[in-house]
Amino acid sequence: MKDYSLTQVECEWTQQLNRWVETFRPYSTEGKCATYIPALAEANPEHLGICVASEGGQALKAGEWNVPFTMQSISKAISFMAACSIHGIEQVMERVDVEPTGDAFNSIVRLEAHKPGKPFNPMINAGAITVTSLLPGKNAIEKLEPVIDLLEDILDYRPPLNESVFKSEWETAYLNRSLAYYLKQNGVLASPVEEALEAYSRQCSIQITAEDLAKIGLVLANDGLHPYKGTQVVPRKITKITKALMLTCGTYNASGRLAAFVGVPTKSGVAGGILSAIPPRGRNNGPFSHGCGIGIYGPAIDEVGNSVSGILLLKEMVEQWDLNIF
Ligand SMILES: NC(=O)CC[C@H](N)C(=O)O
Repeated sequence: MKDYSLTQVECEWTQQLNRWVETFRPYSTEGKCATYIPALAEANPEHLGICVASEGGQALKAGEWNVPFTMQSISKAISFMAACSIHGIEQVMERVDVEPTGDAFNSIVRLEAHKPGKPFNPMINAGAITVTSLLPGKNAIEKLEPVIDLLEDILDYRPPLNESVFKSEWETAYLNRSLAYYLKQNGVLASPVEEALEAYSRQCSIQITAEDLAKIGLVLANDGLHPYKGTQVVPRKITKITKALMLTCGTYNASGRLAAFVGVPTKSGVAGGILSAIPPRGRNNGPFSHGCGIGIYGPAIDEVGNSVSGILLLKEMVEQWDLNIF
């Protein structure tokens, strides 16, 4: 049961969001639902939803903002924050770097090309599997707990696992298995291979909505301070690093393009989710100058792995409402 619900504000901005959703929805035909995880292909490619959450628990919502989908790569930002909160940033940095790759999210190439095979950043699969291997717990189910606990701290409910998406990924995770075994060989993984892999696949299958993503974005925008409870749910310094990583590595090998042409810290997932955090800006004109969290869902993705209509919607909104952090 969700009790931290955002109040839907009906205003001219909501009407504008509705218009943008209908403008960009048709662009979904330029993408396709992911098929390499077979269960993801069952999504409706025409769905497009958005939620923008602001300080006072108010939100703008449009389209399919309430349709559940799995976090996929967006969970990498959560597991990174959980691992850093538990072990400290330095200990996590011993096993994973913070450099963009310019390669696909599941690429293995740099693990061999750069010795000693430490993953470049926590937002690609190799880095995320490594981060998950660091989470405490004797098995995959226990390792998932800190990720769900952190989500519960933010959302006020424990998001469920989509078992069929998990099963589908688990049965077809050949590339991730290759990455994980390679990492183990190089002494990078902190736990048994299958345990880290299973925990990683499970965290990718956590089911949320665009509204939930907007709440996560708002906490990031507020440097880890929960806007509703007033508690620090993630240490400030960790949220700063996470936002920097979202900007530089969060949308895979389109991260440079996103940073240059959209200009907001963003993490995407192959189920079509987009999480953005807009910190408060030192000006008082336009919507959301006190910062906001944005959650978008549009399951038709491009060849890089980002929602086609979702990114177009984000770009338009950021431009029109002057949300670019630069
Ligand atoms: N980019 C993504 O969202 C990838 C996540 C997916 N579970 C994978 O490991 O391939």
